[in-house]
Amino acid sequence: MTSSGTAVVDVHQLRVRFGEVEAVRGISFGVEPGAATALLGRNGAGKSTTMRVLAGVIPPTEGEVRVHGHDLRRDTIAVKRLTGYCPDVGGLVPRATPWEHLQLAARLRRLEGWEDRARRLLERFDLGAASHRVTAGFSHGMGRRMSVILASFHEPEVLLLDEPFDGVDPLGVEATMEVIADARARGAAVLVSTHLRELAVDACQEALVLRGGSAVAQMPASEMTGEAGADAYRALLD
Ligand SMILES: Nc1ncnc2c1ncn2[C@@H]1O[C@H](COP(=O)(O)OP(=O)(O)OP(=O)(O)O)[C@@H](O)[C@H]1O
Repeated sequence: MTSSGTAVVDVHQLRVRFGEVEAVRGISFGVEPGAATALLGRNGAGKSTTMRVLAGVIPPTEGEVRVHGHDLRRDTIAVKRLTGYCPDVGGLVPRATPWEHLQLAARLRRLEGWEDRARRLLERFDLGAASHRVTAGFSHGMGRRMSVILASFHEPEVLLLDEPFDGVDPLGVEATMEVIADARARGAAVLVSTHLRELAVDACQEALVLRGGSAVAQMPASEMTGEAGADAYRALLD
């Protein structure tokens, strides 16, 4: 998982400071085409901050981030074009419907013939009947599902899903797993931040465990399965 030169996402010695707080303390990793990496760790470990940097929402304080060879600092717009991001909170316009969100995304990204794909995604995530309801009235899980749809709608080269399973029912989990599998099948790089170790293992083949802003382990996700995996994970967090 360390960068090999072929990685779609290539992070080298990333540091992020918010005043006195050092949220990310020099982490390095790469995600190859068709690969999915789980970002794991306790509250405050630095997962969302890492995701926000990759999404171009906040700048790195130090270090280098490359996406398909583009330097994130210099080519933020190019990187954003290649990326789909489901933030851990927010991201939806309360007074807009799912269909209006997708319409706007299609316009901004200049997508042609997007309507069938939009309908299929809404059905897959069981939001077909809610396509024309404003998102202000959505449950937490419905909002999460809509955010995953928006992140994956334009079939990005890099799919960033921050807590996509949080409060989502089994059907939504299954649909999200399909979106991750589809992205991998077309050669995208996927990063999934989650507290849910078992789902991380199902979704990803690599895991990066963060603690206090540092990477404490990088390993095949399969090493985190079952009771032995749970024990190994707990040991990394203690
Ligand atoms: N905008 C900010 N200003 C100040 N401190 C911040 C800011 N964003 C994050 N932090 C701090 O950075 C650290 C890492 O936060 P981050 O949200 O990245 O963790 P996380 O692993 O995603 O946690 P969680 O699992 O709770 O979502 C925390 O100490 C947090 O308080």
